Amino acid sequence: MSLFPVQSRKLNLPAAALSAAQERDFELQGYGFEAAPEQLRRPRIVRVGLVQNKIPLPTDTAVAVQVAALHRRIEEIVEVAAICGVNIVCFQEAWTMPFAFCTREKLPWTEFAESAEDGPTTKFCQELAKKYNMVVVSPILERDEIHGGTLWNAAVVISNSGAVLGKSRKNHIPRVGDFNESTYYMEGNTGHPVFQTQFGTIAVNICYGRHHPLNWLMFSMNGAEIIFNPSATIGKLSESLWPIEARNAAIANHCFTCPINRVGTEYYKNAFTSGDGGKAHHDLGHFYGSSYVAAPDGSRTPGLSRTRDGLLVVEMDLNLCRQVSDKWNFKMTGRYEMYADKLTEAVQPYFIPSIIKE
Ligand SMILES: NC(=O)NCCC(=O)O
Repeated sequence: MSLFPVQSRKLNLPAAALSAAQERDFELQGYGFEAAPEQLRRPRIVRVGLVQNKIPLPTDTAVAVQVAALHRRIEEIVEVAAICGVNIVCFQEAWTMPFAFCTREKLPWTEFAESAEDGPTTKFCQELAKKYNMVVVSPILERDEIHGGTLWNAAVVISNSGAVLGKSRKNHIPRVGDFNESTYYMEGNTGHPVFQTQFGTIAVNICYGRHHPLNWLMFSMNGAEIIFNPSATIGKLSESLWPIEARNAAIANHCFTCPINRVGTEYYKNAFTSGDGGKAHHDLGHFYGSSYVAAPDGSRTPGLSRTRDGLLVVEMDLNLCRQVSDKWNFKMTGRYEMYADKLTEAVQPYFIPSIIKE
């Protein structure tokens, strides 16, 4: 049986958008998911845009120059998203910088950190949001000056009015391979915020949270209809998991999920080791793109390219979330009170596992 049993339909995107994407050298794909007509609710159609991209400049270019080049690249992609009628756009994890946490060096990488509330990247995104009447989800390395200049991996959510709605910090920090992120920031303390936008309720489950079903669940418990998953991950580590985890989360939580991964290989002047006895090396590996959207009925779009910058435009009728929920009703059969009680016991230091022995 095909892995794409209920395929999304192909969207007809404007010719101007297709030619601009070609000129600007990025892939542009469009797909749509439908829901059944209802008597009491009108369809709730929303278009999301997922952006995946390489870093345009070498990692040893001056910090401000790298950030400016990324702003320019995103600006030209978002302009095309606007032509395609995108209502909510989401960028990849830590989109204003190379994914340099593999190096374990502090400078210059910590210099990429910015205020979520009024840093230059947030201001840039506010302009985009107002200009295109678009909600912008902007995952950055955050510096929180109010709390001692601490660093966080956070996604800033900006309303289509241009107002900063809030931020969602990464809850699960990887300790795997060269993903040495715990050297830079701690587990997020913002919980599972869901943002009510004009186009639907959205949440952001940043990268490694993808492997944690309870993280998806809690965003869903708070009412998320669309959960973005901005990521940075490499082929040899996670490509076998990529098509499954976010898709399964869409099914399990009766919502749409939108995993996004960067593309390309990023090189660093100073070699670093992986602490596994292997040779020192200069790159983390190949970021394989393959961004896609999964729907609550288990269908999904094809993925974007493994190597090229891209914009995935996906139209969805959010009524599908409740329709699938009414059919499968996992929120009714979930037995959450049983798990809540047992988990509360299981996390205690002197927990005794319930094993029946002869
Ligand atoms: N950025 C990040 O959390 N990457 C970890 C690797 C993965 O989750 O596949």
